Amino acid sequence: MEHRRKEIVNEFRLASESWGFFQLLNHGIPATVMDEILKGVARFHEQDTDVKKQYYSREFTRKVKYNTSFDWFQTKSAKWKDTLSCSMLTPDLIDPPELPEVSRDIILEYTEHVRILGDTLIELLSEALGLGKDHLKGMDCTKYLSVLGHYYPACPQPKLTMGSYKHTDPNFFTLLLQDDIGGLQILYQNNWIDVKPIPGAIVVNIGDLLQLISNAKFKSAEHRVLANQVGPRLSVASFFGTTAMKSSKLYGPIKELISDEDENDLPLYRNVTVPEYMKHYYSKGNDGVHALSHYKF
Ligand SMILES: O=C(O)CCC(=O)C(=O)O
Ligand SMILES: [Fe+2]
Repeated sequence: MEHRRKEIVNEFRLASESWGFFQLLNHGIPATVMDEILKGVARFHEQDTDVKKQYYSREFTRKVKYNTSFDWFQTKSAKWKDTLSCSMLTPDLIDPPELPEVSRDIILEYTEHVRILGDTLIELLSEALGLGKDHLKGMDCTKYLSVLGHYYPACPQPKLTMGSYKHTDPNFFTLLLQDDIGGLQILYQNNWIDVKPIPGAIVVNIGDLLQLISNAKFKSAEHRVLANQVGPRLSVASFFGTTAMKSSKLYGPIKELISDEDENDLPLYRNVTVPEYMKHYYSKGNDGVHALSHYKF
């Protein structure tokens, strides 16, 4: 068992250092729950506009909101996607009646599984950085969680738009469940590579804050989603570390991972609070520039 753990930690280390993306098959979330949450997302989005509009908001801190293109006022082109965003842990569990009734129970059930998986994963990622297993959890990397239900409608002219433009995720890490349609791609050595849907898999996606605190040992991969003539495409992105994080704590490269003497380990980033980073990320919008570069020395 101990030997297997070392193997897993090593696999996660390699993937997080090179790709910033990897797929998990043995993650403990039951297939039925994954199936039901995708259906729950579709149920919400396929309601009448009149019902959905009570959730419409662009307010940064609103716990439950429904919109398209968070960067609507900064971007030149909207995304071919609608999103229901739910801040589930802030760090207290959301008050269930705040969630839309058509998918309330399954959002709560899925969140519970994702929370457990995130807590296990962060220990392994902590070890993958050569730190004690509780180090990253101790930095509140899994204390805040937002669950986003994305709905990408079928697109008659997919070459003219995008489901999601090139971006990195601003948080510590994201656990992504996608349906079988495909379209997610990551940028690897300047090539767009398909993240092919694997039935039952959860995609782990390292975010900017983990790149920052790991002093770029882990990569926050740039990714995008193509629009598709087939649809709707459904996905659920669970963001650990969110806009709801109110912490005034400063985050910067972890001191065990830097050195003022070794040229290869000099600190790469300035310290920043999570709310300040989120504000920078969201006011910039997905303009194609890596949001972390703003905090580079
Ligand atoms: O829908 C997907 O596969 C990706 C979603 C995504 O990149 C995000 O929510 O940040
Ligand atoms: Fe993303």
